Amino acid sequence: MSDLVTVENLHKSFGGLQVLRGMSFGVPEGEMRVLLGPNGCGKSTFLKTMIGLHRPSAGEIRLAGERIDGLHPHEIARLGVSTKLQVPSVFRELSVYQNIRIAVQRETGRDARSRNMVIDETLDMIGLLTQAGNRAGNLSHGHQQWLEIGMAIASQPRILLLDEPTAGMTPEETQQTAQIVLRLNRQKGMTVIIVEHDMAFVSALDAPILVLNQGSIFFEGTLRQVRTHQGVKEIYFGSRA
Ligand SMILES: Nc1ncnc2c1ncn2[C@@H]1O[C@H](COP(=O)(O)OP(=O)(O)OP(=O)(O)O)[C@@H](O)[C@H]1O
Repeated sequence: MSDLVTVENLHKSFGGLQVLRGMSFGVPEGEMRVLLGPNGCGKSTFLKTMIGLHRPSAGEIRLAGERIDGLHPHEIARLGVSTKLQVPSVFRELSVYQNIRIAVQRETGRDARSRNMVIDETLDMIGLLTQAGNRAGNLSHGHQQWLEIGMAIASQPRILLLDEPTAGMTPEETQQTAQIVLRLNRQKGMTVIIVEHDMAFVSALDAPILVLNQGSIFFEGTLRQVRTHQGVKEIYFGSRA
């Protein structure tokens, strides 16, 4: 199967700081990848480059064969790339339902009936159906993160990018988040790329892992392979122990 996402020899520098230096990988449609790497190695920079917030210094990003690098964020979003970054984005004064409705309304061309179906399906997907009438600002931190995932998937994207979605969550919320992401990937067939540090979460996702180091993909494999790979251990722990 051909890749939905192809990243080829991607470079991104900020002034003299070279962050991405020849990053290349592909993700087939309907699959999930977890992007791991030490702090500051460029994981968020990659996600922001993919959604058009940064312009690559060199290289290509293709979606279903078409180049998207250099497009504006709204153009990339319209092609079906959706994201939840680390910055909070819920409307705290509005209800959970209203937040999702706003995200669905960004899409044009849906009649009211089909919009309502998408809202209900989205609330169900993120486990917040029973909290639809609650004010978003009153939700727990974890539930606000789920609402943000809901807002990201309300446009029914082809690919979902998540930047550390479980940051600040309890272990139980973290496991429930894994179930949400697995439902999106396995039931809805959504392609997913996740940046994450929490190993319990990564383990629950059971997806192939890409290890980013010094600006390029250093290793690709299962979590088990990553955990036992001497080179990866050295990246994280800086020793041969
Ligand atoms: N807009 C920017 N301008 C200048 N430097 C930046 C900018 N964004 C990121 N950087 C730098 O690029 C490097 C990579 O940052 P990035 O946030 O992508 O790392 P990361 O792998 O996501 O880190 P973490 O795991 O800590 O979130 C860091 O040195 C950071 O300071």
